[in-house]
Amino acid sequence: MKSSDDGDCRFQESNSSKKSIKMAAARTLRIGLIPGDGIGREVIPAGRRILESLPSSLNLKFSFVDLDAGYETFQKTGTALPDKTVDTLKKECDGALFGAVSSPSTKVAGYSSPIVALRKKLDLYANVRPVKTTAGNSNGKPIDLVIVRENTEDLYVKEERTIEGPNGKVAEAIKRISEHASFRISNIAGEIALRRQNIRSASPATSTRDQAMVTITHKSNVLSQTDGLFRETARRALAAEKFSSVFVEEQIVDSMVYKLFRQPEFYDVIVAPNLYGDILSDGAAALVGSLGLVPSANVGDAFAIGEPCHGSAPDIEGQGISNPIATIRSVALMLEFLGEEKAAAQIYAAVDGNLDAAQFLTPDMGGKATTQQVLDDVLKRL
Ligand SMILES: NC(=O)C1=CN([C@@H]2O[C@H](COP(=O)(O)OP(=O)(O)OC[C@H]3O[C@@H](n4cnc5c(N)ncnc54)[C@H](O)[C@@H]3O)[C@@H](O)[C@H]2O)C=CC1
Ligand SMILES: O=C(O)CCCC(=O)C(=O)O
Repeated sequence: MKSSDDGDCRFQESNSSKKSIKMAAARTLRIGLIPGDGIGREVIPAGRRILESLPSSLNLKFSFVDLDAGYETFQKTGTALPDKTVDTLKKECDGALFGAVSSPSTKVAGYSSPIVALRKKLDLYANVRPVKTTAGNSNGKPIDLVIVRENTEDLYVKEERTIEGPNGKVAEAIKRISEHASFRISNIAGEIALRRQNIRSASPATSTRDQAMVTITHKSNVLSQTDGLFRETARRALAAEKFSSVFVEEQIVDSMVYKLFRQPEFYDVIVAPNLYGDILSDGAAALVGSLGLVPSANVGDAFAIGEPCHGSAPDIEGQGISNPIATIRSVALMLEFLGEEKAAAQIYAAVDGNLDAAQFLTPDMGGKATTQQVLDDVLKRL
C-alpha cells in the first residue's frame, strides 16, 4: 500500500498525474519505523509524534508500521535485518525513519550492520547530511553545509579477509569505488547545490553566499586508482552544462578536516566517498554543538529513510536525555525528499525556534532538559 496522494512528489511522479482530479484530498504517507537499539528507541517515537502533530492545513496524513532491525533483533532471531523489514519497506511504505543500531566492535558470527545492508538493498545511494547552526547558536561563524556521502560502496562493501602472514595475521579489506556510483553521487551533490542556491536567491537579504559550490573530497594523491576514479568521475559529472553556475573545487580529505575546522563557514556542499563522508559528518557535528543535532536522509530514486547521524549512544541510554533534534530534523529531511517541502520547512523552523530560545536543551547542548521536554517545546512551536 503505497501512498494515496494528490501532491507533487519528486520521487512519485506517477501520482502527480492524479493532481487535477483530486486537488482537495489529503495525501497519506505510510512510514516504516525502525527504532533499532539504544537511544534509537527514545528518539524514533519523538519523530513519529512530529509527523502526527503536523498542522492539518498541510493536508498530510500518516500511517505507520513498526519494523525490527538491530543487535537485539539479531540476538532474538539470528538476523539483524529480517526479510520482513526489507519487504515491508519495499512493498508498503513511502518512506521510513531509522533510529540507530548497536553493532558490536568485535566480530560476532552471523551479525552484519543492518543499516549498511539496508542502504544497499534499497539502493539508497546518497546519504545527505546537512550541518547547520541557527541564528542564535552560531558563535559568529554561521555554518550551513551539506555533506553528500556515497552510501553503497567504498570500504563499506565489507569484503574483508584475514590470512596468516609470515609474521602473524594479516587482515585486508576491499575499497571498491565505481564510476557509476561516483557519477550519481556527484550528480546529486550538484543538484543539491543548485537547489540550495535557488533557495538563497529567493531571500538574498539573509544569504551570505553568492555562488553554489561543491567540494570534492578524496585521497587520490595516495589512492590514485580508487579515489582517483572518484575524483575524476566527480569532476566529469559536475562539468555538465546544468552545473555551469556551480563552482567546483576539491580537497584532499586530511586537509579537508583541517579547513573544515578552521573555516567551516566557507563550505556549501561536500561530496565524498562513503568512509570519508561518515567521518567528516561526525566531525562537522562537533562544530555545531552535538551529534544529537545532525540529521541525515538515505536517498535513492524511489525511497528515502530519515536517520539521525548518531549511533545508539549506550552511555546515555535509558536516562531520558537523548537529544531528539537530529531525528526531528531527519523527519523533515525525509519529507523534503518525498516532495513535502512546506511541511519540512515548518519542522525546521520549530527546531530553530527551540535552539534559539535555548530554554529547553538536552545535556549534550549544555542544558538540563529531557528528551520529552525538548519534543514538547518543538511541538508547541509547530
Ligand atoms: N547509523 C547507526 O545505526 C550507527 C550506529 N552506531 C553504533 O552506535 C554504537 C555506539 O557508538 P558510538 O561510537 O558511541 O557513537 P554514538 O553516536 O552512539 O555516540 C557518540 C557520543 O555522542 C553522544 N550522542 C549521540 N547521539 C546523541 C543524542 N541524540 N543526544 C545526546 N548525545 C548523543 C553519545 O552519548 C556519545 O557520547 C556502536 O555500537 C555503533 O556501532 C554508530 C554510528 C551510527
Ligand atoms: O554501527 C553500525 O551498524 C553502522 C555504522 C555506520 C555508520 O556510522 C553510519 O553509516 O552512519
